[in-house]
Amino acid sequence: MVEIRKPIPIQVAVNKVMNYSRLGNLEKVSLDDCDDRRLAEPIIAKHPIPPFTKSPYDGFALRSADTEQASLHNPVEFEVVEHIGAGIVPTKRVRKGQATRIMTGAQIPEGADCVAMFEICQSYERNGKNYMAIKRTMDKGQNIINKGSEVEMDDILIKAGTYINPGVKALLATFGYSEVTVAKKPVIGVIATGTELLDINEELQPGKIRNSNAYMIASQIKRAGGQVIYFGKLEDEFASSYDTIKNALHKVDMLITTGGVSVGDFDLMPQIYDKLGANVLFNKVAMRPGSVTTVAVREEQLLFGLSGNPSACYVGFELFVRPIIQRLQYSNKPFLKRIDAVLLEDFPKPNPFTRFVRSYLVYENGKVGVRLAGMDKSNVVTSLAYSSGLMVLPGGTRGYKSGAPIEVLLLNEQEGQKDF
Ligand SMILES: Nc1nc2c(c(=O)[nH]1)N[C@H]1C(S)=C(S)[C@@H](COP(=O)(O)OP(=O)(O)OC[C@H]3O[C@@H](n4cnc5c(N)ncnc54)[C@H](O)[C@@H]3O)O[C@H]1N2
Ligand code: MOO
Ligand SMILES: [Mg+2]
Repeated sequence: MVEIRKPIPIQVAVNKVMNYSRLGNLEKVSLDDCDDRRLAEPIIAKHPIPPFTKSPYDGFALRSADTEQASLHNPVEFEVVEHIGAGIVPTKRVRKGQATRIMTGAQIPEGADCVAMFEICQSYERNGKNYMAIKRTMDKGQNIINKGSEVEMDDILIKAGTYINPGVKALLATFGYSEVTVAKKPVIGVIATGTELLDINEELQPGKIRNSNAYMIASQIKRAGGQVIYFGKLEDEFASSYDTIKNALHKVDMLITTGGVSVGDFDLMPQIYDKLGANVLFNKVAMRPGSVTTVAVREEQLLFGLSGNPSACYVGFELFVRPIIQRLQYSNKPFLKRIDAVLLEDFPKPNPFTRFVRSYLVYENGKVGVRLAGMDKSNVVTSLAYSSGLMVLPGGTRGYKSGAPIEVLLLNEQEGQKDF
């Protein structure tokens, strides 16, 4: 008699895996090389921004009080006492009736409390001296960017765990971080199992298919922030599979296998876990696809036994492996971001188990819509290429009509969420 496995609820399965999550070891990488990583330490302002009071325009810095009498018919004249560009520190105090010719980004000279743009000033020379005249009044503080007006020293600007995007990088550079503290990328082993598998450079043969899962998983690992060691593909043969898997475990932080986790005569993973002495956390989850997803632990090391079916393999990774990798990188929001969307076509299948349907998002008329990315079958590979989300269709429902509100997990979003 074949073993009858009792499926556990998804949330329970997720929690069982997350019990083994931990924060990664730290390393420093150069600012140049920190793209796509996550901060392992917060960015704290090492100085105010801007660090000095400066001009937002090209113009003249002067005392606003001196413009009090200025009007269309009464231009007020100023003697121009200094000329400074950005990067030049003014040396002269601006006194009554004086102005400094100043460029965008230059430090405001002492005495001045506003900047008049070139466009409202008239510049001229008389007897070898520079003057300017203005025909309108200026307010105190007008066109001045005050020191610290953007950020005060010691402000916590970005939290640990934040994905380093170009804007975060700009901030790191602003504060002079030539090196950035990030979590070491977890080293994740990938092994494909199946006698039917061909290498990608092999011609098709009867009864065989090319191994696509290993490449898909490697890509998912990289997208999530991990580093891949690919140990190749294994024939469904116990002794050699056991040896390869056991040896691989010494070289990785965690190991992903694909295939061989169900109840088939050549599904060897259950026996391999057994012989390894690994504790199987679960081997059946109340979900589709990916119900056979198996997770085992051996000496604190996680072994993910993903399904051989491509769509099930993909979903198993995103639900169970990705959050572990995100957490290692200090993310406080390790789970896929879940949003509300409107279903844009009928989905007539009933759902005994919660279903994660490969989908793509459509942004129309101010609403987020969602459509099926292709055939909704566990063994399908084509729909994955179009998937930007996974619709979550709860178990116990009898299909959905176009227009129904639906939750969707976002696959390409860097900011996740706290809970699954
Ligand atoms: N009697 C039962 N049969 C099956 C059950 C069940 O509960 N009772 N579960 C089904 C479900 S659901 C799934 S999902 C699959 C899971 O199968 P395995 O994880 O054991 O995977 P395999 O048997 O090795 O392969 C399944 C399928 O996937 C193809 N495959 C495998 N590896 C790759 C790869 N690297 N790249 C591309 N495709 C791959 C393989 O050729 C098979 O077609 O079991 C059901 N059966
Ligand atoms: O695990 Mo299977 O993918 O449920 O279809
Ligand atoms: Mg099988």
